[in-house]
Amino acid sequence: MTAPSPVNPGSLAELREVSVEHRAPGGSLLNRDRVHALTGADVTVAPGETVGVVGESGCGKSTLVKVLVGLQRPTAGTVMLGGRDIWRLGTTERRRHIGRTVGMVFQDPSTSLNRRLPVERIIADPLDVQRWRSPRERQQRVGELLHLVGLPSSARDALPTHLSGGQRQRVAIARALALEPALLVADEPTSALDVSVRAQILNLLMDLRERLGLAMVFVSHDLQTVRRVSDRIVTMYLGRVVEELPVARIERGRHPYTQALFSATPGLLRPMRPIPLTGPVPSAVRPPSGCPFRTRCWRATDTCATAMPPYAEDSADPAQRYRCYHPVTDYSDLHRPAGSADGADRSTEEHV
Ligand SMILES: Nc1ncnc2c1ncn2[C@@H]1O[C@H](COP(=O)(O)OP(=O)(O)OP(=O)(O)O)[C@@H](O)[C@H]1O
Repeated sequence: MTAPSPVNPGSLAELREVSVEHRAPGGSLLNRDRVHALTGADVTVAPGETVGVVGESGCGKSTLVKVLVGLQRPTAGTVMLGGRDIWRLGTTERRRHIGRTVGMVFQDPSTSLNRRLPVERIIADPLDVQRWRSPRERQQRVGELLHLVGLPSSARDALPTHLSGGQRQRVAIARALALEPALLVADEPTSALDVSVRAQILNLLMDLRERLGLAMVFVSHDLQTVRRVSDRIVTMYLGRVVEELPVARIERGRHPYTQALFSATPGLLRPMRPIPLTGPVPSAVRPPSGCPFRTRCWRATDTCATAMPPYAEDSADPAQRYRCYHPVTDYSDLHRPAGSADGADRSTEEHV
């Protein structure tokens, strides 16, 4: 029943037992409080697959992706990219290897792009830093990338401030793809954009994924979008990965938190009572012992306080793994009959 920490020689990216702790805000050398931003995370990304990362605000999604792209050094654990343990490489080689393996698109292109540089310089930056081929070939590559993301070649000389939000995000995507990485990590890539252009940027990402055979890690609060784009979904709660499941298993989340999260999105699952969660989200400085979700879980028992549950593989599909002593297996109580009003008017209760 218990699945060991994954070891996948063919994976493109892999976190093994990765933790990130920060000094707590307002903390000092004497105050040793730590924020447990990420704890014991095991995540793998196979070539060509899209992994969606979901969970409520502050659960560690951004920390996880920063670790994946080498922007955050973990406090513990191993980060494998393209088969290499990146924190065992020297600084120069690590930067070179990361740059050629993974590209990152941030949430807000207004802040992620240097507003004083013209588009050409922004896109060429990773090529220049890595001394990719000749200066002439780099120039040509910028032209190819502009075309790839649907920008006119006249955009070369524009400053980011002269572009719309959608155009800026296209520039950010071009920069992320400059060195032809096999993996693109996108942290809420559309949420800072006007609603009218979100679909265009999402479609562009999906199109590029198909054309370039990219693997993707996609972080979003928008579960409908995550469902649409992902092959697999990773659910996080208070710094822990609590479940990962193929998107085809979305109706059969085993972890109670997965169920609560999914049930809070109208139309994501077939008709279902939203599962009300009581109590506040615990502090990431002092997470509960055992399963971090136990203080808000309707299925928790004393066992849940003893230790973090080990991974369990689902008997119906071993690609679904969860960390729960009392997984959901009977859905009859959760799903209300289609057309029934039961549960439809519970909007005043606290939901995820
Ligand atoms: N540099 C830091 N110093 C202290 N605490 C931090 C730091 N960075 C993140 N945290 C804390 O770590 C936890 C995880 O943060 P993270 O940004 O990864 O969450 P998130 O799921 O991406 O949130 P959101 O959806 O709001 O972006 C939070 O409690 C956050 O306050």
